[in-house]
Amino acid sequence: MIVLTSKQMREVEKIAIEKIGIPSICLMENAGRETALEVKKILEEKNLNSVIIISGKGNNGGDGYVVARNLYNWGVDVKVFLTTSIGAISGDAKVNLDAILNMGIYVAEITQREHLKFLEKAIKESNVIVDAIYGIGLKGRITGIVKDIIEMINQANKIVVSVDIPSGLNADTGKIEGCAIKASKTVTMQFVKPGLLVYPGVDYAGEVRVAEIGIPYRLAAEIGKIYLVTSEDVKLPKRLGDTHKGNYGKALIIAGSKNMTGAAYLCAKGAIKTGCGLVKLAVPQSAQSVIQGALYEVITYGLEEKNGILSYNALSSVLKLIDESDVIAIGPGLTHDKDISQLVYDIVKNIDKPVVLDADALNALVGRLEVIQGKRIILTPHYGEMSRLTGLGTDEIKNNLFEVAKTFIDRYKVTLVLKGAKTVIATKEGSIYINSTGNPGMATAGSGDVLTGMITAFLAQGFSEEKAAIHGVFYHGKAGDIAREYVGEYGMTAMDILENIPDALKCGL
Ligand SMILES: NC(=O)C1=CN([C@@H]2O[C@H](COP(=O)(O)OP(=O)(O)OC[C@H]3O[C@@H](n4cnc5c(N)ncnc54)[C@H](OP(=O)(O)O)[C@@H]3O)[C@@H](O)[C@H]2O)[C@@H](O)CC1
Ligand SMILES: Nc1ncnc2c1ncn2[C@@H]1O[C@H](COP(=O)(O)OP(=O)(O)O)[C@@H](O)[C@H]1O
Ligand SMILES: [K+]
Repeated sequence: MIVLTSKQMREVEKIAIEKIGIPSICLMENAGRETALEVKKILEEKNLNSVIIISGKGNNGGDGYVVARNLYNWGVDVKVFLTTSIGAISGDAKVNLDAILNMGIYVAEITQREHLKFLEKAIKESNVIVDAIYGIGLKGRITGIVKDIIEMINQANKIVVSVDIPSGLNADTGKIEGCAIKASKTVTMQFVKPGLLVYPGVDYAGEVRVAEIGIPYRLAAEIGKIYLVTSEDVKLPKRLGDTHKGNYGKALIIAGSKNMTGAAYLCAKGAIKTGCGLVKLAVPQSAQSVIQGALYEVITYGLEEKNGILSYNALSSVLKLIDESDVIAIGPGLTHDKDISQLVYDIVKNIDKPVVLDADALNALVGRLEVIQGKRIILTPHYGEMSRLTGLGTDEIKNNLFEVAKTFIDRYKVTLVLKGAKTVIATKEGSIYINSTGNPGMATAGSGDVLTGMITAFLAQGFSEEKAAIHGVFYHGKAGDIAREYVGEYGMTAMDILENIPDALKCGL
């Protein structure tokens, strides 16, 4: 599903209005009416009848007047409050404000602190609040009386429907600009905005509904570079009858150390359960027997080691195994030391096959990342690993996911899976994909190792790096969502995610 930033939204609106000739007031009418219909649905479901609409100075406020007019016509008890003076409103918003004034709908200004008590009383008496204060036109942070209004609404514990975007939420980053409305539902216009899809925006938006307001889809397809990954985007091909394991790829996983054999297990098992034809697992010699005893479907190799950790001497064995494989994953549980660092660096330098780099393979390349440039590589860092790779703080990464991901791939021309509560995938071509599956139960040790195995399996089955990353992340989250139905979020382990991979994949057929 295409996602548009506020700037791109303005561009498509401009083309729709100026080039195509769709009157802007029609778009506002559609936006307001679609929101009014959502509010009506809530009122009918709960047998309620009283709504207040808080409108700001711009077109978001204009949508609010249309909501008021429609609800009033349907017999709802409606009151409108402006966060600005009536005289400050212009354009389409003014046309719609005049209409509700002419209809005799209650309109009051809340522009001074002493007005707040009227609003407080109205909020108490209302059932639903419509937030039409700011939409995609918000600039900077919210201060002054609007901040008081937003805090009053948030404390009221009412059903809140936000028009386009919760006021105060940055439509592009999902950051809170000073304060923001905590909506129960957001009716967003025509295209979903990125800020509604990542944290903390997700927590403020509530349920998101995309409303058709009459802007042609093709306009967005021409400029959009951000996508929400939904089940429609990750349909799996049916396996052909006349095939054998050789058709589904040979993956080599280089993982594990004496204290982290589990990481190697989870990764290899994740790959085999995602349909990889043959999985080979290279671990330090002393870890081989314990791994082999637990993984019947996987061929294991015990390589040169020092104290239970792969040593640099393993390089020639690894390169030979790589020659005999289609795709490679390196990293889970390797641990971090000088030998590992040089081993990983030399492997990556010599490789020309698709590779997934995770965990300690990422740590190994800190400070000399140039070696990945332009290779068929997928990196899967969480924010901590990304921080080590880029030198940025984890908060800086979390608050600017898209920008950080885009800057990284512009520089290194690889595929990036930036893991988090909302995982973001950035592709070589500069597109960003936001995942829609997964839950906090997956915040558990080993969960990322399973993901690496899954992405590797899709690569082995011939998916491009971009598609392998998108499918891997989506079905990993889906397996976690199915696991939640059985074990809940507290008790979920990486093994629970593994066990539900088959059911997750069945959803894609
Ligand atoms: N265009 C279209 O065709 C359609 C648009 N639609 C709707 O319009 C919305 C966009 O409307 P918009 O561009 O008027 O911006 P909006 O979000 O109402 O806010 C801007 C106003 O707020 C003010 N302001 C901003 N930041 C501030 C701050 N920190 N603190 C204080 N004030 C601040 C700013 O004032 P200024 O600083 O410019 O004086 C300006 O007046 C969009 O989200 C959708 O709902 C739909 O109807 C479909 C058709
Ligand atoms: N709150 C959450 N919601 C959804 N997914 C999550 C959440 N927390 C973690 N995850 C997912 O779990 C995985 C954790 O990976 P990682 O941190 O590498 O774990 P490990 O190194 O222990 O294997 C990632 O795929 C991440 O997206
Ligand atoms: K709003």
